[in-house]
Amino acid sequence: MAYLSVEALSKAYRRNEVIRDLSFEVERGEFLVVFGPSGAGKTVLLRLIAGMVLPDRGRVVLGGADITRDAPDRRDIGMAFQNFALYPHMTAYENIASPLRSRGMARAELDGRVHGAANLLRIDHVITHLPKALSNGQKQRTALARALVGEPSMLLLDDPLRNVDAKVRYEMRLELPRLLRARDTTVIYVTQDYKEAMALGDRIAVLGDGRFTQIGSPETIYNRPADSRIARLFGDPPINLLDARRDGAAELRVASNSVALPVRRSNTVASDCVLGVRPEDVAVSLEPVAGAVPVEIDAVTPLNDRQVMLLRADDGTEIFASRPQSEQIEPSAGNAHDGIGRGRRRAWATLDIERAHFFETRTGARLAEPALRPELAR
Ligand SMILES: Nc1ncnc2c1ncn2[C@@H]1O[C@H](COP(=O)(O)OP(=O)(O)OP(=O)(O)O)[C@@H](O)[C@H]1O
Repeated sequence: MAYLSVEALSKAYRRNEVIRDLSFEVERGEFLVVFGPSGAGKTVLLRLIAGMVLPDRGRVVLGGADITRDAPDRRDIGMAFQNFALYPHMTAYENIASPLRSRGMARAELDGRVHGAANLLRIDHVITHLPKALSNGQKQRTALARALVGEPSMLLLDDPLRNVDAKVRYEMRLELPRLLRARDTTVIYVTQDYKEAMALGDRIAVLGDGRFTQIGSPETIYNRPADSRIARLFGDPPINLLDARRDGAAELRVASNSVALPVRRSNTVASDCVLGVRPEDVAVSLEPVAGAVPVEIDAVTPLNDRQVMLLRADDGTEIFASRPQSEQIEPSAGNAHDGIGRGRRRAWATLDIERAHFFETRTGARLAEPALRPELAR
């Protein structure tokens, strides 16, 4: 049986239906990431589960018990927020101890628990400091220690790494799963950062319009996004979404060019569709290639170990490509005779249609497709 069951939960503020008839389950020890853009209702969802906000309809069941109407401090749930929410007049020690004090815990046990949590999060040396004397990373660790100190069976983390610098964020991305798995804690973790969602989640739930538009493993969400909106949220640079039209038996018309439609996809596309091609699935050549889209290289920028290129087809369609640095395509070695703008370069973009995603033009929903050949799945 699932550890947490959320059943047909709804919450509106005036006419704004923030959470709509939402149902899902989380297994004990699972790390579920709730991912969605700003204003999607992620914080409201956590507050509903924590009991800080009461739903209009629906139930929250934890460990088999209906806790929908229980006060927050009667739920076996810890919570940490993106803005840390530390008490400014209390030291880090007192902040961490605060959930235990309200339980009336004996002093020696409380002291042991606070030091244990501080030790785990490597903030023992600043435990006597007030929040104003802590760095953002230390504040965030203090807030996490406070959420963990009561050893709750369920932890709700509301974008806890949003306000810390990149170094702390990377450290915590690596540390958090280890820290939490060791305790078999069930976690719901909110973020707007798709890389964080992919790095941390056993499953990712994508929140949009008050519902989960998709819930699945990071691999499923990336490789089989349920719609074009989700496809666009996962990836940097974002997936190319190109208007396409069936052109005869075996071709697609994309960016005013014909590209071959693989046989196994020929039943997928009846007339028009949106073709989703990840930038890493766009090959770029400086020599003409059959079936490729002629483009100009508008801009090139390095991104980690890759080169990101903004390409522009002759009809104005923009296409992102992301290639290994080793391919070393120089952006501005333009030939005088290639007839295009100064500093630009003519190139040919080959879209890997075997790996492409097909979406319905009107709704953006993923079009049914045959299973990927194993060697193409990743
Ligand atoms: N107490 C409230 N009164 C009225 N509206 C509210 C209240 N709390 C939240 N909302 C509304 O609910 C919607 C969702 O807010 P929420 O804070 O859950 O978004 P979020 O997904 O957590 O965004 P972010 O990632 O920016 O924190 C917003 O439109 C917000 O204005």
